[in-house]
Amino acid sequence: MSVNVNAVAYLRNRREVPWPDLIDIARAILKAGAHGITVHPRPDERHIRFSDLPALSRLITEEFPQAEFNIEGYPTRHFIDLVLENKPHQVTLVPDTPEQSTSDHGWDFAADGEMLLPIAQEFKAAGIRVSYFADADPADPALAQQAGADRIEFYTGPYANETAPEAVSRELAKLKATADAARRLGALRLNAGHDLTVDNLAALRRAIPDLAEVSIGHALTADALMLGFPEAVRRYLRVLGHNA
Ligand SMILES: CC(=O)[C@@H](O)[C@H](O)COP(=O)(O)O
Ligand SMILES: NCC(=O)COP(=O)(O)O
Repeated sequence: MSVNVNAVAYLRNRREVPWPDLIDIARAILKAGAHGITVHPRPDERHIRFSDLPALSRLITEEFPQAEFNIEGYPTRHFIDLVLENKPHQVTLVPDTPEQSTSDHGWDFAADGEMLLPIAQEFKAAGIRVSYFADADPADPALAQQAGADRIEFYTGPYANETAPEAVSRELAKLKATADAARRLGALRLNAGHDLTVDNLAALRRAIPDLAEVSIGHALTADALMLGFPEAVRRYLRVLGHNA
């Protein structure tokens, strides 16, 4: 599990003060057993600032060498250069426009695959794994792989935001069918994220037991306001079957 610390940066940025300290919180998250840290810097720096990236990268390299650093975002030239400078283990490319309030869809690989392929090649040449944000569509894994994907990250918002049992089952079935299509390709691995909570995570894990990674930010941060980050992290880890 990779914890997204965007919401912590959002709280910090309310004032011109350096707290909550992003690095102290990321350290507490990793000490509690999370497997990595995710950030999604947006062009207006409304939460993660570009200047946060070197310190996060250093924290992981120097204090948590087993942990993963994952940077998400739309691949403008500026974003690509930021990622190359900060050398995360994984980059997750997301088709968000600059003014979008949050991510709400995966790539249209048929339309964007040609544009994405050389970008993926540039990251891979630098030793950075490439994941693409993807909708639940069984046609997508093959197209993503042609566009250079090592992984896809399922956009789980449509699943997470349903409450009626039939609608939840329908969205899970779409994710499962897409995971089945990805598995048939062999090398492509599966991540998932967006609006995952301690309540909706278990059914997702049962539907796709071989998920390589989930990235969770908003709900885990909300839980941490009540519980503190270490206990919130451990709760999510336990749902994922880890001893925490
Ligand atoms: C790709 C994805 O689902 C997350 O990165 C999410 O978009 C976080 O971004 P915000 O924290 O800006 O909502
Ligand atoms: N990739 C998804 C992510 O990093 C966190 O999304 P959310 O839990 O903040 O919705």
